[in-house]
Amino acid sequence: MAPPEVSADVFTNTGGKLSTTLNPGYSKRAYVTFLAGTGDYVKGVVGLAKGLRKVKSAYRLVVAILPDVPEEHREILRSQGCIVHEIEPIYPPENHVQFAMAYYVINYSKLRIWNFEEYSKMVYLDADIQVFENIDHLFDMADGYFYAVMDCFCEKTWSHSAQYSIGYCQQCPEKVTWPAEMGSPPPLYFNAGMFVYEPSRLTYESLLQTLRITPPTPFAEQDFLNMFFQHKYKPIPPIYNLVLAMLWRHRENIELEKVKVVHYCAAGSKPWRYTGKEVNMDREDIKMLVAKWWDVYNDESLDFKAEDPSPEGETFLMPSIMASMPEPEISYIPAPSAA
Ligand SMILES: O=c1ccn([C@@H]2O[C@H](COP(=O)(O)OP(=O)(O)O[C@H]3O[C@H](CO)[C@H](O)[C@H](O)[C@H]3O)[C@@H](O)[C@H]2O)c(=O)[nH]1
Ligand SMILES: O[C@H]1[C@H](O)[C@@H](O)[C@H](O)[C@@H](O)[C@H]1O
Ligand SMILES: [Mn+2]
Repeated sequence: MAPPEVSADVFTNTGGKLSTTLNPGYSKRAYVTFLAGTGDYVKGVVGLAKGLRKVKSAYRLVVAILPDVPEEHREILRSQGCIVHEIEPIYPPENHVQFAMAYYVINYSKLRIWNFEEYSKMVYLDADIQVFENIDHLFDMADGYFYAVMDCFCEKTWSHSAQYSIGYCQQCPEKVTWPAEMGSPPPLYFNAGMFVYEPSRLTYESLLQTLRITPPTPFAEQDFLNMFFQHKYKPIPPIYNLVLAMLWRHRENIELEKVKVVHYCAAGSKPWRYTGKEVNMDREDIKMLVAKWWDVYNDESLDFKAEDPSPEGETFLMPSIMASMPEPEISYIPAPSAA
């Protein structure tokens, strides 16, 4: 059985026109990413900005940055046409949880992007993501849901979990079935490196308030968002966020030539740190995807030029250019209520 996916009917045909008519001036759209620290993730953001330009996205890239991002890096981002937006850090309540990666603690700060109310809809992308095909049509999906791609539980980062301990993964729920004595199977779980959401002050306040009474867990804000949006979550196909481990864990679920968005999240796969030495990193598909990232990053013709027509005009009132093009072919089965 293929993993549950949302059906194509979530791609409404209004192209944003409906909400525009009802709500003039409030249909501004943008991509958003997150940047913290003085390290090399800034390269990821530059790569992403260039990637979005290459696929002719109609929308700008906002970068939510923590105060510790040096001015020099902010300048690089502005010179690449990004909108730099400083946010205050958010800390989880005190707790002694061991995060899957120690630095995940800073990712709670991502919750600030719900406060970006000048935008009606945004697509969040991690800095270690690259967009190889235009995905502007994601903005046209029906409002009121949280869209993201289902994660995989098979990598060692999941070793703290009940899923991992019994070898259960929602990507192939029939291989190791969830034992009845463990209760009902866990709800569908998304990877929080890419999602489509609607900024809203109400939601933002509720997120912060809920966080205050929610103990941190190994996947930090990813676990938290999964809990918070459990009933609003709609899975979208893995082509919108290829978590690299899918290539060696669930190859049968992936049509690599159709993948639009690649998430370099597997250990050792960040292109700007890639050595090829870590486990699975010498695979041909990984080498090819890392090389593709570098092609975009090194392509000077993709650098932002001030004289370029800014896509910003498009972010107001206009449906994406994709709205007038044929719908992408998506033939996935509707998600059942549980895995
Ligand atoms: O030093 C850092 C570390 C992280 N980041 C930002 O934080 C994002 C998340 O970090 P990773 O991409 O390294 O994390 P993973 O992809 O392994 O983690 C996944 O789980 C995390 C749990 O906190 C988050 O939910 C994240 O979005 C999700 O993709 C980065 O892309 C980047 O945007 C920085 O800016 N600087
Ligand atoms: O978000 C995390 C992270 O991206 C890890 O690298 C990956 O192994 C996980 O499955 C995931 O949940
Ligand atoms: Mn990531």
